[in-house]
Amino acid sequence: MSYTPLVDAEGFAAFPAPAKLNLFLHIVGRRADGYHLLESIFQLVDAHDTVWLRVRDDGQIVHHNPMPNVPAETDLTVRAAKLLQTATGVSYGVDIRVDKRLPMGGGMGGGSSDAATVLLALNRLWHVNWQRQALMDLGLQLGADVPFFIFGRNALVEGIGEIMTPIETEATDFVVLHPPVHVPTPAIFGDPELTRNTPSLKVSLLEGTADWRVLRNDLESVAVRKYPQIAQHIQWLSQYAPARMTGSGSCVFAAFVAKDVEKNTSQNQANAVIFGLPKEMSGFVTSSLQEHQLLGFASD
Ligand SMILES: C[C@@](CO)(OP(=O)(O)O)[C@H](O)COP(=O)(O)OP(=O)(O)OC[C@H]1O[C@@H](n2ccc(N)nc2=O)[C@H](O)[C@@H]1O
Ligand SMILES: Nc1ncnc2c1ncn2[C@@H]1O[C@H](COP(=O)(O)OP(=O)(O)O)[C@@H](O)[C@H]1O
Repeated sequence: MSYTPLVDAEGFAAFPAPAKLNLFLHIVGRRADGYHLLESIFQLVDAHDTVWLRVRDDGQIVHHNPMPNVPAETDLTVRAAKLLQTATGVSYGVDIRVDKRLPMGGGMGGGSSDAATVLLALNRLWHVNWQRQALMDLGLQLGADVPFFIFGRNALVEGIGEIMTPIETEATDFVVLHPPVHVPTPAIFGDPELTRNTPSLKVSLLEGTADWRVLRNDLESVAVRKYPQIAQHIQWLSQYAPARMTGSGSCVFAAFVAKDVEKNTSQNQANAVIFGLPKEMSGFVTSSLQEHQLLGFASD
């Protein structure tokens, strides 16, 4: 199914940038350059930023509403557009606006998804027509999570985020809580107590004999030790369903799988948890997506 953008009165077209959750995340090794090898199910969810784009003929790339703490030239949307412009030599430019809703630095991949959405949308709008793998290779230069969003399907992800196998996941409603702490990813990966040798479960996950719901996020034990607020949020959410961290944090989530109950009931369960949230905590409900809305913007 192809996505048709809404266009506003100023000629900006709207493109969704969905978030992801790491249903589990194991560290299975380390590369010679120090980067860690992951094994993780990346699940797309319907919580999203909206990236607004308007093609320019003069080659300029202009961000119209940069975030206070992220200068325009370092914003991943601008960097993505520049990277594609340089790699393809197109003479077009683009005006960019972002409606930011996803928690920043929350382990939900918001910045990476914004960048992937720019690459996918400009692949169309600039008539670049690159194949998906070429866009994924380019996206990896911007961050380890970018290729996943260009891949556009729920996936078992390996390497540092560049090796993907599509995987079926069940319709699920998630409660996500956002502890008010900023977790520096390098400090978590660099912690001496991080477990770096979890055995690979790839085969059993693909065969469907291992259930992600009983697995863990290896980064979580390090993060909760450094940031007690993450532990408090996990503890509160665990009253209702098993709760765990996504990515390198700080967001934590619990899953209500629709097949376990009626779909409406899983949504109602998730809503009931959010309505009971203590006032010092913030969070939201989001549902699993089958695929990225812009999947058709690159060919396979
Ligand atoms: C763990 C994940 C899962 O999605 O977390 P989130 O970013 O979503 O929280 C990502 O792979 C995170 O990738 P990314 O967000 O690109 O990490 P960066 O900020 O670039 O990495 C910061 C630092 O963390 C370490 N790092 C990062 C990724 C990795 N696979 N191994 C590492 O050792 C490196 O020291 C790197 O310099
Ligand atoms: N468009 C963008 N949206 C969010 N963050 C961005 C963006 N561009 C650059 N960044 C930077 O990337 C960092 C990580 O962003 P984000 O993707 O939201 O977190 P995570 O990788 O934990 O999921 C932010 O703290 C910010 O400094």
